[in-house]
Amino acid sequence: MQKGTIQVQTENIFPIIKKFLYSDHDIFLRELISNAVDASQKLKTLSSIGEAKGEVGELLIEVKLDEEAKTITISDRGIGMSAAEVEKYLNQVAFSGAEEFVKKYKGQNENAIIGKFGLGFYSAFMVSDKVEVFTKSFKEDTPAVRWECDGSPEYMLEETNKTDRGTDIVLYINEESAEFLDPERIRGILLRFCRFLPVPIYFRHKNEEADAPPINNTQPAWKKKPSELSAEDYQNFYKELYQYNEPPLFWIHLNVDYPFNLTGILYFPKIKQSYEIQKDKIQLYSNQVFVTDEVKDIVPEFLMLLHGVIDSPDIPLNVSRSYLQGDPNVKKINNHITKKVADKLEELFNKERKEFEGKWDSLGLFVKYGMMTDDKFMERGNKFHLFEIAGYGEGEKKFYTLDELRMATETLQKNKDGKLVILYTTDTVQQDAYIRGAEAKGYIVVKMDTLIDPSFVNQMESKWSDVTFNRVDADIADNLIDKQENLDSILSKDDEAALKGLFDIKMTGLSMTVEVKGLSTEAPPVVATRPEFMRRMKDMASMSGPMASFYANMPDEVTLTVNGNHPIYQQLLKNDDKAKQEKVVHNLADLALLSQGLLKGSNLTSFINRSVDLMGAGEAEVGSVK
Ligand SMILES: Nc1ncnc2c1ncn2[C@@H]1O[C@H](COP(=O)(O)OP(=O)(O)OP(=O)(O)O)[C@@H](O)[C@H]1O
Repeated sequence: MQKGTIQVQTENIFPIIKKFLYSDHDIFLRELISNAVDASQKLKTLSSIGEAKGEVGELLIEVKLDEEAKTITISDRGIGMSAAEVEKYLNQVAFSGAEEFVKKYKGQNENAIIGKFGLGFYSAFMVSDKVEVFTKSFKEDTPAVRWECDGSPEYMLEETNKTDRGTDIVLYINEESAEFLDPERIRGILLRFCRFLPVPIYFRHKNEEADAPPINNTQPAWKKKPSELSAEDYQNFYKELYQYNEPPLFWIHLNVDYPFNLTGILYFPKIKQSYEIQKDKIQLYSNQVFVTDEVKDIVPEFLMLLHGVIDSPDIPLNVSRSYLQGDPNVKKINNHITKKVADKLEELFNKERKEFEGKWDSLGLFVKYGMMTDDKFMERGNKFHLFEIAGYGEGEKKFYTLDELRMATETLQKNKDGKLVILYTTDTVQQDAYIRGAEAKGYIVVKMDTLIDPSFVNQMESKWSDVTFNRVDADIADNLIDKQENLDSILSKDDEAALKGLFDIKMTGLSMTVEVKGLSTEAPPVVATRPEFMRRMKDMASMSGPMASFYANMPDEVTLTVNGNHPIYQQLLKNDDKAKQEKVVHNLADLALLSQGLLKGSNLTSFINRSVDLMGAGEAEVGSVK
């Protein structure tokens, strides 16, 4: 047997790092500025514990763009490096001085250090033909050095005459990366990645004012304590993030230090149009460095609709999707955020219910989506999810939680299996007659009229084991709650059969079933209903899915319930004029279909003609009558 160590040739690995380390070339600036921030923070730490003597002075970072020389220079006034340190940190790829520092100074604000891998510096070679480093250590009597490398494993190191403490990194931008010599491009990258870094960053360019302010806000709201911030501060920060005029509904300030580090502010936006919601996203930061706004794996999916900032040094800077999915911290962060959001919603609901209800139009979407996609959240959401009751005007709205609805409907809305039947309307105008019919029986009808509701109804039916949903027009009011009571009509068996025969009507695009029942004399003579199951299938077909076209092409199923107790039939059945009987019955059926919005095209034309005919019967022939 033979054992050995695989030899890695640096000549081979270097180009690979250059090419594949980061797919997004913009990040070279983020990496180098992060190093400059680290160098500044380290100096602060060392000075605070007396290891760095002398004045710290103003710690600032400058990014200079020189289009003529085709260079970008990043300068800091941080700890700098000695020749030995340059050897150690820059010449040994993947030897991270940041990590070493954190280990050595554990407990001394080590979370402020961004670097972790010892690779970031090399991203400079993605955009440069040559990189020069001029650096002078904070340690007295340590000569300044100049390091130069053209991206091959060979480098040059010599003493130089830099007098002030800190590091200048000069990038000689290569031809393929000429885009980075455009000041607007650089400004854009700085604003994207460095807007909230803790050390002031100045962009220097010949067109810039010499006294232009730094491009960053070094003390973003999420880094402050909630007790230091007023509502206005939170709202102003929201504007700073997204340039909105519309204030958010409310916000949650996140602040965790165990078992992982996480700070941030999540805002609940006001949602006007559901298609608008993905426009602005939650931004992910690591120690105030922008990482990404693709937070899919860190934030629970339903909370992607929120806005704001999450900052965690436990999320590595060079995140890749596959990395994140496997990261145990990410899962914990995810659970924590879900819990915090649920806590906040529950608190608002308990303490300020009226206000909570006032915001339900926007909040409902988050809550419902959350309950559908996250079982833990559903358990919490059950307490504050609200049903809006139909039948109230615009000004006065009424809301019930599931428990309240259960109590209010306890006696009337239980079916034969003891399940709560939630009656809902998707369109209070179109289904008005049915809502009134249900209300007349003492039932409560809830509104389910948003985009997400059809799926919510389906999902909750399987999650809430003792609840079923019935759309208010799914059956006649008497049958909406299936109590298995038999309703007999006062008609004789013969009359019932005759009536059923008259209602045996064929109509295009509709598949009709007729039944005769004995409803109250006030109920309409015919009620058209659409069985819940088939209607849901058709509704879903209008969205998508493999069975979509199958269901979409099915005729609309309608049940016509003929109220045998309605006085009109006793009159009608006595009439000998068979043709007139048929026309009246057809019209009654059409009226019922009309109230369901199912009378269309040629069916509607026939109805109009027949109505005119019936009105003028015996006097004049109008139009063609079927
Ligand atoms: N501007 C600077 N001033 C002082 N030291 C620096 C500077 N830039 C880099 N260094 C040193 O070089 C080391 C390597 O930097 P590099 O960016 O490659 O890795 P890192 O910052 O440690 O980790 P990451 O890969 O996560 O960025 C740093 O840890 C630091 O010790």
